[in-house]
Amino acid sequence: MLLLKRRTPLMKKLTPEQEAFLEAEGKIVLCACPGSGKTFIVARKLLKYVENWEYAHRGVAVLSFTNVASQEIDKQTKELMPEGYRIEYPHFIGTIDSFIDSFILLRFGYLMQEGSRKRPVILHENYGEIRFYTKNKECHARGCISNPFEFHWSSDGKLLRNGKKVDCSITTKKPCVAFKQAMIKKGFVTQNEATALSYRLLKKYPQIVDAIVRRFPIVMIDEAQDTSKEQMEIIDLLTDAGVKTIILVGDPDQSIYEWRNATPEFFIAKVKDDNWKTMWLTSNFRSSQLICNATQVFSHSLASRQPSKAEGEFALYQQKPILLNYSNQTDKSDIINKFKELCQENGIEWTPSKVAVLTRGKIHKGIDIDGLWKSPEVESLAKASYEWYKGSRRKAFSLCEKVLYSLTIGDIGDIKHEIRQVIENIMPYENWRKHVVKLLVSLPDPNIKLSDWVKSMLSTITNIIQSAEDIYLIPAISLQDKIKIKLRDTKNPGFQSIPLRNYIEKRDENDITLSSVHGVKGETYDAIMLIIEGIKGNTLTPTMIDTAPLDSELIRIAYVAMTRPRKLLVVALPVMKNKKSFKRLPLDKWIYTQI
Ligand SMILES: Nc1ncnc2c1ncn2[C@@H]1O[C@H](COP(=O)(O)OP(=O)(O)OP(=O)(O)O)[C@@H](O)[C@H]1O
Repeated sequence: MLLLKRRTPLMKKLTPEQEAFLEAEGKIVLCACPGSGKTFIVARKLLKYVENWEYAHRGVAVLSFTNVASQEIDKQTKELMPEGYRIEYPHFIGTIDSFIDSFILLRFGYLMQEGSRKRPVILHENYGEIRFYTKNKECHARGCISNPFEFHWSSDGKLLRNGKKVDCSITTKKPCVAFKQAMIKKGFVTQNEATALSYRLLKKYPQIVDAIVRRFPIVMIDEAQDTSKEQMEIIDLLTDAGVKTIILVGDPDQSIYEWRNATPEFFIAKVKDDNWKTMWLTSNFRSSQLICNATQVFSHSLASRQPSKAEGEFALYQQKPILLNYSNQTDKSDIINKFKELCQENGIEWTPSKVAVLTRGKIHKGIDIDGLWKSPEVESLAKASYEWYKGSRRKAFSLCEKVLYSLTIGDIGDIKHEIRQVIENIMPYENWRKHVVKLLVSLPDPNIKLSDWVKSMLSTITNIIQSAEDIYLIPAISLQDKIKIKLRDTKNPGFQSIPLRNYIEKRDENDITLSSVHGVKGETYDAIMLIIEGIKGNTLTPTMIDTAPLDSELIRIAYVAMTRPRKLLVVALPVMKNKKSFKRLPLDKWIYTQI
């Protein structure tokens, strides 16, 4: 018997709901409110299985939607175990995409190709490896040939472009269909169709489903509110094939990734399905009871239930949430200064880890330029500049490496996995590395205006490639065409004068955290201010806050923001002539104030 008992002092006392979940087996949906410790309880359940595990080659799979989320599960399980232990084979902790890629597509994808037993290559980004040649005018006019990465197969075998039917007037033998069929025959698949193709493999070869169910009799899926249709179809196949226990853990009120095809409807369907057992976690270990009481009205799933019960360190904290009305002359910095005062009154430190100011969209304005980057290379270099000066130097290195590769080597292939291998066939990796580092250290400063950055980038990369003796620009490539951005934008004529940094930065942590709501999903702060910026449009506005349906994504975005703080929640709203009070922000739960 392993582990847990040796660490008893670190153990938290479980709530009865958490205890019940630890014992539950079968088809389970766990609806967990914000701050209820979803990751913690998934980690606990995993350890409970591992402690008593008897099979050498069968395991538990714990899947999440993002790398960050699965790393968090890994981290929390490690914390519960004695030093040096970690969860390894036969178990699997990873993203749902990597699970599908590793156990279905990469292993059995050769069955889609005619007569070949080659493992498919999954392309993650298009650096020009996929080229779609066609003489058809309509394909050019519709921009299809310049965006071949947008085409993907659906689970019912249709070809889609960005999730929608390809509805051009070429009726027979669509060139895009022929092109994608040829890609499959050659074994090239893009990540956005990997799930659909895997589903089709499972449908055609039920033996694969049986093998997976045997290999992983227990499957737990965290953040399951973000499951796409195709992912749920795969989960259903595993369930029907008799997986012993399958657990979906999520909060349908926190599904905010519709643009990535994630909608909570598939999770909610399971909550309503009598064949599944629904369980709840309703204790909130993050926020005060006053915050839980005020935010319950924004939760669709808690609508007919009690507010979640605050049980954490700040459960009894006595600051009511604040509605801060600001007039349209008020500068954003004044709103933030007012928030600073409120934080001071509450003794909250004004630091990036304690305080966050959130907006619905990007943190910088005027940067929504359609088709800004004319090539993936220039976009990657822009990101690399930002990462090099402000973020992760490792990310910057990897971005520069991909760009240099695509400009000087550029073979079709899965860059992400094979880059080093290909380079070593051409030159010692050390020599290659020197070129990448030279590019890195000469990246232009992201604080300069966009047009200057592009000019400087073009001359930098031209110099680097020209002065190198062992790498050459691929003859068909023109650097002027690659290091290029849009020239005009009627809606934002001055867009080229905005600093490059503003186009890349999703989050600023200079003083406090400034971020979009998406950027703080899963995080906790002492104080949060959500700024509602407009009064019109299909975005978060004072009217929307009060009237948008609870199951709309806008309300879910507001809910995610409002459930981040431990102690102080402020919602800043622009003053509206005809709207003085809000039914979802009632006076008994909110303090109204103005600047
Ligand atoms: N029984 C318990 N006793 C004390 N603390 C607990 C208990 N269960 C969970 N926690 C703690 O509560 C906190 C919950 O925060 P966490 O961010 O993990 O919640 P979450 O469910 O992922 O929230 P959200 O979905 O809102 O991001 C964690 O620090 C976790 O360790």
